[in-house]
Amino acid sequence: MLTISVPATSANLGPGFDSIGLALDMQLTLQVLQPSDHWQIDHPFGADVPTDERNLIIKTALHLVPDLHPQHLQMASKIPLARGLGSSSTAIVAGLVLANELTGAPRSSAELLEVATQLEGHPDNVAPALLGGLVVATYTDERVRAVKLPLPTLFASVYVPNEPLLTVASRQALPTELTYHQAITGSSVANTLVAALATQNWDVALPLLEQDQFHEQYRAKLVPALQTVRDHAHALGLTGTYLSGAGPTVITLGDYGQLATLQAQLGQDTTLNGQLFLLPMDATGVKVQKS
Ligand SMILES: Nc1ncnc2c1ncn2[C@@H]1O[C@H](COP(=O)(O)OP(=O)(O)OP(=O)(O)O)[C@@H](O)[C@H]1O
Ligand SMILES: N[C@@H](CCO)C(=O)O
Repeated sequence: MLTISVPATSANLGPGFDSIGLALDMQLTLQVLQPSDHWQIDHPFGADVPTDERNLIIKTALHLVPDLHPQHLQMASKIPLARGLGSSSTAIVAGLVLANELTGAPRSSAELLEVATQLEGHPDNVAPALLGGLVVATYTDERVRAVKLPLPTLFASVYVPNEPLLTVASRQALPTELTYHQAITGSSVANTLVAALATQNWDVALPLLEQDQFHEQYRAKLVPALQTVRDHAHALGLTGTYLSGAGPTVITLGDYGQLATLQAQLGQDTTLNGQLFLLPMDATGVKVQKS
């Protein structure tokens, strides 16, 4: 039996809008049960997520290999939909790897990353979903350039609000232009953040996660929990809180013990009625198992 597992991802990390992402140890698992005369995917997401060729995983597999033989699939996933933990990217990566494996794996990981990025529009979720760990990537001239940085020795405190926020709705809150001054500040913060992440200089990196100029201030009105979680973290002397992907999930990076203390505080705040997870990073990205 073929089993594919893909990690959740957290994009942007504040200033790295559309270009930085990390993989978290929360998985989507796809099992190929058997060939069939029609496509079918069993999953736990309810009636809003299709179970036939309209399902994003199957649609993506057929995009890569249009004459792929139909299969009966089973998906299990702890990754909540439309919450800023890269659910659509996990589905895209699962679909591409499914099609690739069922046809003898002729495409490299780099080729799959190109297609995944074309489909998603930006590489910040699909790159860590494929490669694991912390990845910085850019998509220009229809080419992806991705660099995997050393795995951070940090954990993620993940607060997932109950209400979904679709990426397309969250992108509508963004401005069409920035001033030259804002662009330069945003770029200098992002460049320094990447240098600090590459050298694991957390004293520099963690405060810079909160210095984004490109998206958070415009999305903050859609996600009141961002400021609430940040205030709790600051009260404990912790920086490193940012909006994960397009939101509404809010992540704080840091030391396990400090984040456990933070989560105890968040759990007592009656305005925060979502879910809390304290997760390690996923180092490897998509995994394929054959048994
Ligand atoms: N496992 C899945 N199977 C099928 N469709 C999925 C799956 N996961 C996500 N989707 C589709 O993707 C949509 C969510 O995509 P969206 O980009 O809005 O959010 P996200 O990927 O969870 O967040 P972000 O990109 O901010 O991290 C879902 O509403 C659903 O249509
Ligand atoms: N960089 C993307 C991630 C979500 O797809 C955004 O923030 O809109």
